[in-house]
Amino acid sequence: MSEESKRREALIYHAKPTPGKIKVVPTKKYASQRDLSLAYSPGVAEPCLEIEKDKDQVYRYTSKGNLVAVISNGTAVLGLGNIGPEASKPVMEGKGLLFKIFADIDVFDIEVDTENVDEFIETVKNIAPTFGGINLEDIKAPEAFEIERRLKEELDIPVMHDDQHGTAIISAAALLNAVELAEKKLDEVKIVISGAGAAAISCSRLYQSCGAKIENMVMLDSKGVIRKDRDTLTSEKAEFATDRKIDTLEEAMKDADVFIGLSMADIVTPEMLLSMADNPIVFAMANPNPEIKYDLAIATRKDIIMATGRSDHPNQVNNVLGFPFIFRGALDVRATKINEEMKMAAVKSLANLAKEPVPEQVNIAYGETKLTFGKEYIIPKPFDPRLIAEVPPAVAKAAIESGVAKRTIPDWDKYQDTLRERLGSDNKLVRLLLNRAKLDPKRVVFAEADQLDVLKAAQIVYEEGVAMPILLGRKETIESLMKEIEFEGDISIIDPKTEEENERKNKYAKVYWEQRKRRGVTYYAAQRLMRERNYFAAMMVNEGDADALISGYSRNYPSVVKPMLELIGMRHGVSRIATTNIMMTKRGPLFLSDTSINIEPNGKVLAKIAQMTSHVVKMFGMEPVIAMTSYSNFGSSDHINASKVREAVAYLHRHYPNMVVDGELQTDFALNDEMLRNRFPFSKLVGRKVNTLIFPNLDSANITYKLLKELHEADSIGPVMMGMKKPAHILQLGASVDEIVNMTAIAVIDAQQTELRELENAKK
Ligand SMILES: NC(=O)C1=CN([C@@H]2O[C@H](COP(=O)(O)OP(=O)(O)OC[C@H]3O[C@@H](n4cnc5c(N)ncnc54)[C@H](OP(=O)(O)O)[C@@H]3O)[C@@H](O)[C@H]2O)C=CC1
Ligand SMILES: CC(=O)C(=O)O
Ligand SMILES: [Mg+2]
Repeated sequence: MSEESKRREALIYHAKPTPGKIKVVPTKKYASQRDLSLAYSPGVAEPCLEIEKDKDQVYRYTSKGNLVAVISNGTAVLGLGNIGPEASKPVMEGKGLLFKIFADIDVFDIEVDTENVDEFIETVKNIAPTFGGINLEDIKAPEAFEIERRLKEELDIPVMHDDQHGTAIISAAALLNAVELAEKKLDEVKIVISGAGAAAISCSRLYQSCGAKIENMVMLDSKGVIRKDRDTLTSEKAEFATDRKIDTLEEAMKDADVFIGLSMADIVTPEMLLSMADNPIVFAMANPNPEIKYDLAIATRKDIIMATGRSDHPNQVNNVLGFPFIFRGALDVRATKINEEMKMAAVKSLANLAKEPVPEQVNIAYGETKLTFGKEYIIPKPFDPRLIAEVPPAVAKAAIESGVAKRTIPDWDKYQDTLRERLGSDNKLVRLLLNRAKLDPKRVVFAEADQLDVLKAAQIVYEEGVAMPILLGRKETIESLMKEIEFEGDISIIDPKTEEENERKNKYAKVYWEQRKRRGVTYYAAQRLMRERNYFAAMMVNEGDADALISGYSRNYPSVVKPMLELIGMRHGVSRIATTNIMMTKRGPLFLSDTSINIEPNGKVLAKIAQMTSHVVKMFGMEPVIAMTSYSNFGSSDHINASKVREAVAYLHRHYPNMVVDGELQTDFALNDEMLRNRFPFSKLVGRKVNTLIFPNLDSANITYKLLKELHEADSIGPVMMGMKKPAHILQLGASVDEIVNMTAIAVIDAQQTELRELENAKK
């Protein structure tokens, strides 16, 4: 993707569909007059009075305890400099988003229009009662130091300037591990620090707490090396001033073991890297562009241990790994500050986690085959689900032990469980899906590539390395749309209606005719049929010219499913096809079957649908917990509609005793464990979180999924076709670009599995 396309993509992402990245959502009921009389006047007066009597009750009756202010004045925004409070807002909203998705902390981002230290402090102090914690962000040095110091002294909630301490914690953890890998000692390494601002000063101080020696450090600011004989140094810079008679970065880098960049893009040259000691450690952390580009650094020295602040290379040393989890731990024990002990606990926890075996889920999420502690993995990845369970408890424990916690944690195991529960799983699932596809991308034919949304999706999967698209449709239209959306690459475009494709069409027609010549199909009819894009696409998959097919964006389901069934057909040993839809609900992903094919399945077919869905759930890396739904609960009705579900459950219990499935059950009992436990304690589903609902017929399944989609604002993936011999997937009419991308990932994973199945069959 060109730089210009990336720029536009970022702008559209922020502008549409709703400007910005954050909104406020009520957490209480507000449906009735009664609800409103509780939420607001008169009911609201009661908690007000309780809090008036005892201020601490504010944590009990309001959202304060889980609400952090991300506050900036826009004077040092990333490495972009002093761009002002309004221009800093996208970054602050971004931090809010990260707080939420990684640690379930709510954020108000606040941009303050002043560069005056007293005014800024006054503003923060005045609004502090609203918040459980204050995250100062992107405020330039030296003002940042005084602002943080005074706010810490004057407020009784945790205050952290993230660019200082967040960065220090993460980079210290990474540095400890990098030094170990370079087989050096922290108290001996020579460290060059480019930058003498908020981040650099604080990092250098923490490295000292970890064992690095100040006499081994050389620090530079925009004017060059900070020497003791330089005029007018701030007290923070003076702390790091060197006796060495050098002035430039070039001189400082000679024989250095470590380079820490918290300054500006592209100030380090390959020559400087070459002058460093063996196994040099280079953390080029300026954002968005590092002090030296990752690829250039790696190409310059093979023995380098390299990290940047960016997510698109190995070793992302960025404070995103810290602030969500540090504040989570601090808020949960109501710490009054974030002190040295808590920071050090976070450093150790992060450094140690990088040495633990990496869960498969993380490998998949990052499209890696096997991440292991080493030069390209010195620090955990932000999407590592273990972070939420490891770092906050370490921070909370340190807060309790160092006497700054107002609450304790009575049961640490239980605390870890609640932390894990906090992680939303909807986006994780999509990420998992895309990354699993990326591990082995396949050729996917898009039967309606002359539709703009389909083409945009094809562009995304191509650029992200999820699939190799083959575009079917009117060549001219496709080419002109591709130009419009700047879709470039070595992509094959096929128009089945043109003479150019006659040879292939004739080949496909012959295969089709051979299969059906005794069933009334003439060769001429077969030839005509191959002009039709869905037949042509299905034939491509059948003949191995593509690995999977996607269609259905512009046509109704039955007209697309027919050629697929006719040409590709069902998998060996399967007597039915069915579909499942994955709804990304607030309680996690929910698989609903059969949403598109079997109108009135009997008990046996229902059991098959449950089995097929169970395989798909596993394909997503989850353990299926299946409720067979009905209007009846465990025999409360004898109607055939209920008894056929019972029959399916009995069959599954008899033949697949390890399958976690039960019913027949009403959906509220299926989804509410407490209700289920109270009324039906014998159910196999008690104590499990149901993630799959099998419906008694097509009406109920289809209506439910469409209803959920419309009312719930839940994303839907699917319908995923189950039981086909080769991967063919049908979109919903007018599916969105995201839905088509997700579906393509499913098609690719399906193709990966089909390949494995075929290999195994061949062995037999
Ligand atoms: N990866 C991460 O997690 C993080 C990265 N950062 C990055 O660190 C950088 C600094 O941020 P922050 O400390 O908040 O900002 P500050 O404004 O507080 O500090 C910037 C520092 O960079 C120095 N500087 C500017 N140009 C040069 C140069 N050519 N050579 C050496 N030093 C130079 C400035 O010098 P002077 O004092 O003379 O003005 C100043 O000391 C940014 O690029 C930011 O993106 C920050 C926080 C986290
Ligand atoms: C990551 C960050 O906080 C910064 O670059 O400023
Ligand atoms: Mg920052």
